[in-house]
Amino acid sequence: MGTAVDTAKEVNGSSLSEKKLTVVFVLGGPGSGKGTQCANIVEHFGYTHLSAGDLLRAEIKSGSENGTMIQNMIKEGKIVPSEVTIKLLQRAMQENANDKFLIDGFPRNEENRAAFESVTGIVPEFVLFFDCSEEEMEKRLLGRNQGREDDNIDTIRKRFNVYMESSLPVIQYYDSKGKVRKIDAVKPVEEVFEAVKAVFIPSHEKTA
Ligand SMILES: Nc1ncnc2c1ncn2[C@@H]1O[C@H](COP(=O)(O)OP(=O)(O)O)[C@@H](O)[C@H]1O
Ligand SMILES: Nc1ccn([C@@H]2O[C@H](COP(=O)(O)OP(=O)(O)O)[C@@H](O)[C@H]2O)c(=O)n1
Repeated sequence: MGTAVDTAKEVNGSSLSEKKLTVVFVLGGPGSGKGTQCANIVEHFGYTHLSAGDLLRAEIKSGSENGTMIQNMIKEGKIVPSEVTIKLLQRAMQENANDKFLIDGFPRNEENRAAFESVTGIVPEFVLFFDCSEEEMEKRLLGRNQGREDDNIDTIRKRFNVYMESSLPVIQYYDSKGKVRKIDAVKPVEEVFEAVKAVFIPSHEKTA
């Protein structure tokens, strides 16, 4: 029996490494508008959107053995161990014939980042970073109305702390590699998408 990493590599070896995948990480604080803009990017640029949070929430609903652990972590605003999240991302990429993926809300800490790179061998094309004030993010999360257990003020504060302490350093890491494309995300949805388009159009034309 191999280790979890070996297993993940075998899974990767079976199909993910056969095609050259383009992966863009979509990062930013909770409520910065990642999901909203990913829907626009899918429509205009033919990417498949994979939200780490959505995959984790689907795993809870499916009654998986990890469900209770994931649910507790989300309620506390904590980051689920990368082993769990990476498996869900790998499976979703394998099940989809597309070769261009937006991975939204991942990597959220150094552990997520390093494990994804070593397990899948995938390096992101670039990192789309939605830069938004905490005041605006809080307002949006409290008005989101999707019935999410973590969109309450107590959990929101915890998520902001985790974002500052664990997620921002990942963005800084990619920035030091020249990979970050920063977007002013405080503006209205349409204006934010204009800025997003300016990032995607050149790389889209290159691959077209
Ligand atoms: N640019 C924007 N201006 C105002 N509200 C927005 C904007 N972008 C998204 N929203 C709203 O804010 C909430 C959070 O957006 P969402 O895309 O779910 O964020 P994230 O995926 O980063 O958590 C949603 O209710 C969404 O409709
Ligand atoms: N890579 C990730 C992404 C999300 N999550 C969990 O899922 C929660 C919701 O993440 P999300 O990306 O759906 O939502 P936002 O916090 O960005 O609004 C996070 O607060 C974490 O508890 C995680 O553990 N690991």
